Amino acid sequence: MEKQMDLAAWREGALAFEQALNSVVVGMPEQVRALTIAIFSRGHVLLEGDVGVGKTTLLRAAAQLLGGGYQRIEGAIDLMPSDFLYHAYINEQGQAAVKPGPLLQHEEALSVFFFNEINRARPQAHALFLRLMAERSVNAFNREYHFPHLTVFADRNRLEREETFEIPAAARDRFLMEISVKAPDARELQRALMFDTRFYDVDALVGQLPSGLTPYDQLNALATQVQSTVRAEMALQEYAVELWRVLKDPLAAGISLPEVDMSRLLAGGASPRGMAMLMRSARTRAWLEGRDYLTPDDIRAVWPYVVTHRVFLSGAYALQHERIAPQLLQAVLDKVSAP
Ligand SMILES: Nc1ncnc2c1ncn2[C@@H]1O[C@H](COP(=O)(O)OP(=O)(O)OP(=O)(O)O)[C@@H](O)[C@H]1O
Repeated sequence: MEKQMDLAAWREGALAFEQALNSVVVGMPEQVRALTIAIFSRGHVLLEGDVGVGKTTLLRAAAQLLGGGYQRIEGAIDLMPSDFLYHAYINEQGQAAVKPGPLLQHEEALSVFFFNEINRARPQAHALFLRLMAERSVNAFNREYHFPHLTVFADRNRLEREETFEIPAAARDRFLMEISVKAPDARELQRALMFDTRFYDVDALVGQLPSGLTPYDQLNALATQVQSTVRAEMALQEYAVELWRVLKDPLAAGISLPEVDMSRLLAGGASPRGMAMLMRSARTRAWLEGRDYLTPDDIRAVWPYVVTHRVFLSGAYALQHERIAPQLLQAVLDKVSAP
């Protein structure tokens, strides 16, 4: 039988993890909450936002707290799938040699792989990545490498999105969440970011966090137990299914959005995988809130983070995804009455 974990003690640990993140990134408690839910749901995370708003800091802080092997790779137009797996070089004897690349250096101890600026890489590089996210394994040097504890973090900056590659739909669908990060509006926080020298040096900022506060190699067992413990009553299940149905066909549900032809809006709705991920995240949120049953609020809280990047808009609407998708998602929540 699987070892039973003490869910109440682990909840305290998860809240300490969240608090530690909030101690190094300022002004983004909601994003930190979402990231915490994603990590304790064992999901991969895509961060999106302007440049220099703390995305890398947040992800590196999470990696530090998880412990285990950490690697990162920079998205670049000439990045090849093989760059993840090995480096070819000329050794001291002048002969060609290869060394394990970023993915293979830690083997099973790899806990966080960070794909910086994922949208600068070509789709070829995404293919390997897709398998890595879906199966947590890759083939190299005639064998299979497994990364059972791996969480993939990726970020893409918003400013250059037009000049770079869109992440293929299949790859996006494998991220549990897409989290948007913005610079804080509050004057005090802006002042802190400008004048508090703590925020000038990311290495020092992140280095002060306790490494391995949340042991990465126990998250699989924990998440399995959280998922099987949090109950969903029938009325709640019906509510969740109704959200999905309305999202798939908002026109039939009577939803209209300004300046949008609803009959031509959607190229694809949320996938079953996406909806399963929604419930996974909602259960983790319920556990963090100290409950062993789901409420509509759990679903509503994770809804934008889990669903926005899974809604595919057609034609010209695709270019306005950033404006229209959140409106659509909110309209769906407004339409379906909670039990
Ligand atoms: N909200 C924030 N909290 C803490 N530090 C921040 C915040 N926003 C910016 N910083 C500081 O600004 C600098 C840049 O942050 P970071 O590298 O994390 O940004 P980024 O969003 O990843 O940028 P890019 O997209 O250019 O990689 C760091 O020194 C970081 O500490």
